[in-house]
Amino acid sequence: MPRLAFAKSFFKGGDYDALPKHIRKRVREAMDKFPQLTPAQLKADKGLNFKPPQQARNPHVRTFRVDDNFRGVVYAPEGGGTLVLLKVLPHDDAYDWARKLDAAANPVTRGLEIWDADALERVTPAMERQAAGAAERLFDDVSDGDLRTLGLDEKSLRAARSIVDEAQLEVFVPYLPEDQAEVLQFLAQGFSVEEVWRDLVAHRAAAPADTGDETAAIEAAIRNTPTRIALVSGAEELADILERPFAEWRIFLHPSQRRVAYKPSYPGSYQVTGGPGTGKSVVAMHRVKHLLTHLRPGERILLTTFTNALVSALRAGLAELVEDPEQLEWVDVTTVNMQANRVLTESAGGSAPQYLRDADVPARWQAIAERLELPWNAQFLDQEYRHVVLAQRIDDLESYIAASRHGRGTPVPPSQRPLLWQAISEFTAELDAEGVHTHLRACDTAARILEEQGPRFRHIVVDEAQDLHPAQWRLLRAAAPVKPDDLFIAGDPHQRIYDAKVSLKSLGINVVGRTARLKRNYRSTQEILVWSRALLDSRPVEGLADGGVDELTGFRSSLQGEVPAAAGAADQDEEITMVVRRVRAWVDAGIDTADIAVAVRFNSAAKKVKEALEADGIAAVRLSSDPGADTAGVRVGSWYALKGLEFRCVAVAGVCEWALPFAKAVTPKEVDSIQHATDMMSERCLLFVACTRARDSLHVSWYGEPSEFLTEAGVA
Ligand SMILES: Nc1ncnc2c1ncn2[C@@H]1O[C@H](COP(=O)(O)OP(=O)(O)OP(=O)(O)O)[C@@H](O)[C@H]1O
Repeated sequence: MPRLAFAKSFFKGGDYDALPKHIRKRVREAMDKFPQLTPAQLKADKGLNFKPPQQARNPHVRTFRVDDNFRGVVYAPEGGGTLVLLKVLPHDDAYDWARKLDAAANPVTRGLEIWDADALERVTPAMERQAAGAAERLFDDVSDGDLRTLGLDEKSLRAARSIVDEAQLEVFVPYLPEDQAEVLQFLAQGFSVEEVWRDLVAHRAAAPADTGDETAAIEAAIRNTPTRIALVSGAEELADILERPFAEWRIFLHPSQRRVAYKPSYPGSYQVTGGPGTGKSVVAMHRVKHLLTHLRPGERILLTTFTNALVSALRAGLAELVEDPEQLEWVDVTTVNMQANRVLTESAGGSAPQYLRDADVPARWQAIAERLELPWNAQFLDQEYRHVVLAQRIDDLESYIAASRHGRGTPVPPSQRPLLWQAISEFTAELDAEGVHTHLRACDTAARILEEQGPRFRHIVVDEAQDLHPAQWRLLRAAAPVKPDDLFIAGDPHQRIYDAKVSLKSLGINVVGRTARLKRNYRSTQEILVWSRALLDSRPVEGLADGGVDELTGFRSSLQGEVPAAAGAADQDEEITMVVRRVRAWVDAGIDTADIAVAVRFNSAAKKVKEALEADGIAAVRLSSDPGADTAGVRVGSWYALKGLEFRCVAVAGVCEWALPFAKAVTPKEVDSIQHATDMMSERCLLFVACTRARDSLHVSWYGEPSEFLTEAGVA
C-alpha cells in the first residue's frame, strides 16, 4: 500500500486553497483511498482512472481523476512505496503539466528534484542567443567544476552559463531542478561556493549504498527532501494538512530558515534579521517548537514581542505548529510589557500595577519644566529620561553627571545636569507618590525584581526585537539564565518605528558571531517590495543592536503581481470614498473581508473609515479590538497597529503632507539634530511597515498634498 506525501508545488501560491470547495473535498476522498489500494488495485480503479499522461517525459508521473473537470498529478515511482501529490489542475492543464515534468534524485544534494523539463529546454536556447553579446554573465566567477560539485547537471549548467543577471535567473528558476535552482540563487546572492555547499548540500543525509536499484534511490531521495516534500504519517495528519489554510510555512522551511530554527543548540544568544516578510516570525515559532523538544520538566519558554496583535498571531501560529497541547502549556506568549506587569503583580501579592497613560506624560514634564523654570521643553525632558536615564538605569545624580549622553544631539554641560536631574527626580517621585508606572519604568522595576529573585524561563524567543527599549531588554535578560540558547532574537531594523537603540552587549546579551540574515520574502509580490523599498530612499539604517548598518541587499520576492496604486483626493471625505470603492472592488473580486486592511495614521480617521465601509454594507472591525481570525470584517487600524501582521490587500490612507512626517512626532532640528534624524527615519519606516503588510495588492492614498516621502520616492 502506498504511503502519501505532498510536494510543496501542491500548496504553492495558495493554489490548493484557491480550488473550489467541492474539488478539495474530492481530493481528500481520493487521498483517503490511495493508501488502501495495492498497486494493482490502484491501476484498475475505474473511479480514480490512475494513468500516465501520453508522451510523458518521466515514467513515474501519473494523473488521476478528481472529478470530470479536474485531475491530480502525482509522482509515483513504479515499485516504490510512496506517492507524492504534486498538483491539482483543470483537466487539460493537468495532462499538459504532467507530460512536461521530469524528476530525479540529485546525486550530489541527494534530494528529489522535480522540474519543468520542457520549458527549460525551450527557454535555454533563447537565453543563450540573448546572452551572446553580453560582456559578463552572472556566474562567470564560478567554475563548471564548482557548479557540478554543488549538484548542477549538464542541462542546468548550460542554462546557468546563459544567465546574465538576477532578473534572468528568476525567469529560469521555475523551470530548473529545484535544488539546482536554489544553489544558483544562493550563489547569485553572493554566497561563496563553500557556504552554499555547507548550507544546501553538506547537511543532507548520507547517500545510500549504491545497490543499482533506482526505486530505492528515489525513495531515499524523497525522504531526504523535507524542505519540499512532506510525508504523511496517517489519516489524521492528512486531514490536518488538507484542512488548514496557508499550511506551507508550517511544513516547508527554506534551508536558510531551517538551519537557523532547528540548529540543535547555540552556545549563547542568537540573532536573526531580515526584511519584511522573510519569515522571522515563522522562524521564531519553529525555534520554540525545537526548544520544546529539549525542555526539562519544570522549565518554561517565553515567546515575546511588542504588540498585542502580534502576540495573538504568534499564539495562533504556535498552536498550529505544535500539535501537543501539553507542550503548548510550557510556553508563555505575551508582550514584554505584559510580562513586566505579571512580575509586578506577583510581587505585589496579586494587585496589578497602575499606569500613567502615555498621552498624559508630556503634561507632567511640562508642569515640571514650568515649576522649575527649566530651559528645556517637555519633549526634551521625556527623551532625556527615556534615552539616557532609563536606558542606562541611572539612579543618582553622581552617575548622571558621569553618564555618556552618546546619541543625544543637544549638549548638556555637567554644570546643568543637577538641574536636569532634579526634574527627573521630581518626575519619578510623583509617580512613586501616586503609585503609578510608565510602561518602561515598570519593565525596569520588574527587571530589578527578577535580578534578585532569579530567572523564570529557560529560553526566551523575541520577535520584532527592533523596537525594544534597553529597560525591556534588561527584563528579558533577567528573565532567563545566561546559558546556551538563552535568547533567540528576531527583528528588522528597517521596521524600527519606536525609536529604540540598544547595545545588547552592554546589557549582557552577546550575539557576536551568532547572527543570520534572511533574504527571501514570502509575503509580498516583488512589485510591492520594490515600490515600498523606494520609500526608504536607499537610506542605511542602524543595525538591530550594537550599532553598525543594516541593508536590504539581496532582499527579494519570487511572487509577481500588480504594481501598487497611489492616488490623491481633494479632501478627506473624497479620499475615504475612494478607499471604500477600492475595498468594494477587492470584496467583489472574492477577497475575504478579514484579508483586507485599511490603515490610517489617526484614530479619528479610522473611525470615519469604519463608518464609511459599514455604510457601504462592508463589515469592518477595529484592529485594536483584537479580532480573532474567525471574525469577519475589514481590519481598520492605525499604521502602528499593522506592525507584524499581514493581509492580502492593504489600503494605506491619509499619507498627507501634514501627517507624514507628523510634526508632533519629530523633534525639531534645533532642539536635537540627532534625534530629529532618528525621528524622521522612524516616520519613513512607519510608512514602509504599513506598505509591506500587503501580500497581493497595495493602495496608497492621501488628500491635499502628498507626504514628501511619496514625492521623493517618485510615486506621487
Ligand atoms: N518557508 C516558507 N514557506 C512558505 N511561506 C512562508 C515561509 N516562511 C514564511 N512564510 C510566509 O511568509 C509570510 C511572512 O512571514 P513572517 O510574518 O514570519 O515574516 P516576518 O519576517 O516576521 O515579517 P515582518 O518582519 O514583515 O513582520 C507569512 O505569510 C508566512 O507564512
